[in-house]
Amino acid sequence: MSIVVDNLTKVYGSQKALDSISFEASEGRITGFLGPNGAGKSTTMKIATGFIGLTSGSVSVNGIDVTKEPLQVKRITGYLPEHNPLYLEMYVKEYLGFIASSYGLKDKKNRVESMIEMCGLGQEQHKKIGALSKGFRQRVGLAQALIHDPKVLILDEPTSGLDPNQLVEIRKVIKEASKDKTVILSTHIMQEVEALCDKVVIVNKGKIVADDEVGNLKAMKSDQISYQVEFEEGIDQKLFEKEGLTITNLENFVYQISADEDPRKVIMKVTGDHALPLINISKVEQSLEGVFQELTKGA
Ligand SMILES: Nc1ncnc2c1ncn2[C@@H]1O[C@H](COP(=O)(O)OP(=O)(O)OP(=O)(O)O)[C@@H](O)[C@H]1O
Repeated sequence: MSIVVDNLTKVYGSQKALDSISFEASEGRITGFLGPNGAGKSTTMKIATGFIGLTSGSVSVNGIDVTKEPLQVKRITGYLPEHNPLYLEMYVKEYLGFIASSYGLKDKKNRVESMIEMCGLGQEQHKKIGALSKGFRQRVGLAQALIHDPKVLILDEPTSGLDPNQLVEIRKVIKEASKDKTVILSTHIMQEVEALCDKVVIVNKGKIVADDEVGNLKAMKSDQISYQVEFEEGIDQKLFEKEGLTITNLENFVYQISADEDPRKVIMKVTGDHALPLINISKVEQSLEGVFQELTKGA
């Protein structure tokens, strides 16, 4: 079972927010949904959860067409929207009980308790939601998304605005909760993709620009081969430029030297010819961040 987005287009007034995008997210895996601001991530997620309509194309969730049967889709989907809408005047436990009732859960008491346990809300369960920190509000948002044990989980920037400790904690909860589910998670944070996701779909200006395993994207070949080279003291960059290499001073006496072909031989020749005090040379691996920047250039 999975989420299938097929030729999805969404037009707001005169603006095309999504331009015929297609991708799949499969069960037991976390699909990262990445893109710069305004790329169309939230729009896709709102359509996939049946909260807004589409202009053309289709989205099916576990075989159910979201346009034809939005309520059915909502029943099997847990959704944490970007702006987590919570009732600030309600107490945590009371709110989760209310959500459990809205799904008509029979074992409501047990489900509320296990969500409190799973999302680390034990200490906060008797507080008003309005009194919680941002991190704990996100946990409440996750708990409400998970309470009916949905087969599908859609999380729109679940860790935005969290401090590094909260971020690590919430990621643990997401990882734990995602087993056996189909999960789509949107984020701007590359480390999040590396920490959580199996595959990644990158969207830019309403179009898909990449859809691949995280490892494959990281291994995407850059146009240039780069080495980080450290000297004992500052050097004359022109010595390398004269040989056709591109050189950038990264910090102190550390430089990045790049070329279309492996630049090591030339680096060693220039270093030897001019007796430059070389300390270290290491290959610069292409990072996911670099790939993202390359693919969303001009965004
Ligand atoms: N209700 C709306 N009416 C008009 N335009 C909208 C509406 N919602 C979104 N848009 C526009 O559609 C485009 C895609 O927006 P969307 O919120 O889906 O992007 P996003 O990738 O989630 O961005 P962010 O990372 O900033 O949350 C943007 O240009 C946005 O301004």
